[in-house]
Amino acid sequence: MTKSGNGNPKENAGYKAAEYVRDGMIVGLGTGSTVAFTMDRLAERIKGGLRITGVPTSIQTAMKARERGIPLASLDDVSQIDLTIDGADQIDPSLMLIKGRGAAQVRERCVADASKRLIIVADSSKLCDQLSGPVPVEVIPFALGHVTRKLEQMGGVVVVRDGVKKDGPVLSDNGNIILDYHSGPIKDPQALESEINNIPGVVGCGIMAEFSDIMTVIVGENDDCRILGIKEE
Ligand SMILES: O=C[C@H](O)[C@H](O)[C@H](O)COP(=O)(O)O
Repeated sequence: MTKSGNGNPKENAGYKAAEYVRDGMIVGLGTGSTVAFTMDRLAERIKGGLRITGVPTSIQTAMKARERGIPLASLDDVSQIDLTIDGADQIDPSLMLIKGRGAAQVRERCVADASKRLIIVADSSKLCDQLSGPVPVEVIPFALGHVTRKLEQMGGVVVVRDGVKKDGPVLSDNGNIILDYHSGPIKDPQALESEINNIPGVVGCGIMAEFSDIMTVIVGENDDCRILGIKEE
């Protein structure tokens, strides 16, 4: 356990992750409310002289980074990312994840895949014994009906995600539709990830089962953080 103690689990996790960032690093910037705290801390460190380049995983994150004065590059501009810090919606004991409540899972997977190391920041409500979904699935609009039928044939319930602040479906930053696939408890996350991602028309789902070998999870509690996975800084 590491003491920080401000009573906000997401803030504790987000701030702790910023300690892993070293001068000169290219840093993947994930999406969500927990990573926003990491960016707050990075912005403070940049004012103190830290030099980094951030690679954002969403338009929202790019906007937040610019507001905070974090220099940015696109994924096209970098050959490798030193460290990516991102959030998650569910984390199982093997460090398999479900991501994508913010509809950013496709870009998040690209950035994670280009990274030497991945730090996931979350509060303890995200820890679970078994992933259970819903699994966000990004689908090209042309294939909406086809993918929906395929997913239903797999036995789950498909819901087109509605916008909270707009009428109609949520569109991802890539202009695609987001489905939430309610599968129930997921016995084999890797198998389900492959099965969903192999449906023609699917751009990417939110199960991320293949990153545990480069991953550290920082779990924020009220007054401290727990570190799971790779420990060295
Ligand atoms: O698409 C969104 C991302 O996968 C987020 O990292 C994830 O939903 C966690 O977000 P938050 O930190 O706000 O709980």
